[in-house]
Amino acid sequence: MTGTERGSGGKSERKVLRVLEGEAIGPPPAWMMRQAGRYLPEYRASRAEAGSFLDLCYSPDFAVEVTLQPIRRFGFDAAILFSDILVVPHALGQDVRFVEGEGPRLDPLDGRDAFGRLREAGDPAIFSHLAPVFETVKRLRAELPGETTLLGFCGAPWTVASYMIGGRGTPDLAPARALAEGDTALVDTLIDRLVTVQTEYLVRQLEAGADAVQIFESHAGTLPRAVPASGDIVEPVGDVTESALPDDAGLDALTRWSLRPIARMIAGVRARVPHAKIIVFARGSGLDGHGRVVPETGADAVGVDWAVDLKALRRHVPATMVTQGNLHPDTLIAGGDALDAAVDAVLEATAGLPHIFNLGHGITPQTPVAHVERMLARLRR
Ligand SMILES: Cc1c2[nH]c(c1CCC(=O)O)Cc1[nH]c(c(CCC(=O)O)c1C)Cc1[nH]c(c(CCC(=O)O)c1C)Cc1[nH]c(c(C)c1CCC(=O)O)C2
Repeated sequence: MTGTERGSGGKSERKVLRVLEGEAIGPPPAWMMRQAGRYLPEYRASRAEAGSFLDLCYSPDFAVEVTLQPIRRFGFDAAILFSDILVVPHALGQDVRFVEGEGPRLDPLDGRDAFGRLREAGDPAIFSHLAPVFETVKRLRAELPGETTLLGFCGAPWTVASYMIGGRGTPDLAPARALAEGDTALVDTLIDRLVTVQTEYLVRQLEAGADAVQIFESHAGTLPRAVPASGDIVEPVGDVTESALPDDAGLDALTRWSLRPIARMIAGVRARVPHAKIIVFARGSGLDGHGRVVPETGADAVGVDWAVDLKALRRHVPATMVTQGNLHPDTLIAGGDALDAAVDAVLEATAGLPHIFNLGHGITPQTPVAHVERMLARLRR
């Protein structure tokens, strides 16, 4: 924390950061996942000018510009670094392409030979490749309004590994799950490498000026989990910082492949940046899975997906737990009274509790800009 971030009372002017420290603020501060994106005409213009999506990510001039676009237009309380979770596999030496209208494509990591061609965790080339990202973070912190929280991010090891193994985001992640069952040791090694590299990646984003970071476990929903019969939130399983082997075989897949690796990253980041604020978004992990994220990973907040009943989750978890989310992106497309009602429902579920307003997944390209304005007007009314 530098002196300029705190007022004389020691309290940050950055509301998202304050909520991450446990304060309930009404109305809650807001940002949107994928807030810099194709629904904005100015983003489409920058994207066309930059050439490819990856050129946009690796050019600090463009990346700073598109990160600032939604802040200028809507005054969101947080800006999220413009980049992608797949720049890490790219830095590890895997070929990554973004195919227009189809999403990301990687050369599938289909066995030990392909794995052997990846860069080792200690290879300095990884972080020279990622240097433009840190430059973008540094410039952003200098250019953003003082009250705007700057968020860095990365993908969770399982989500990134699943793209690396399958080469694309298949709906059920069959390739990743088959490899995890067939050559478990190889997947452990890949996850370990991602834990090491991405811990360093988050530390460097924080050192470059990010106020907090979010870990995206967008594919948590493909991992079977033990659901307690009572429907209660289960207690944490043992010491979450211990390494993945050998007795992990008895753990449910969500714990083994997702929550434990995330816990190791968080412990690793905090060993270097003790007060680092960390949000974990574990999409598709259900009411019980969402309830396990904070106790089992040590995160400061859980990002809630749109499929979870926020009111039920808030009743299940301690009042001190920080939540973020979870307006359905389709409601934002619909607009009108349905949108107002959905905003009110989030406010009602989280009144008096530490919460950050967000969507339950990324905003989609077809969303009218006017609906984002309406959402914020309702929220800030
Ligand atoms: C799974 C995942 C990816 N990337 C990301 C995730 C996790 C979040 C989630 O579940 O959505 C994370 C991400 N991707 C992007 C950001 C930037 C910051 C933000 O505004 O949120 C962040 C945080 C930009 C992006 N990443 C991508 C775009 C669209 C690319 C374009 O401009 O053509 C943006 C703005 C491309 C991308 N990148 C990825 C996919 C599946 C796609 C295709 C989907 C699409 O086209 O909308 C991988």
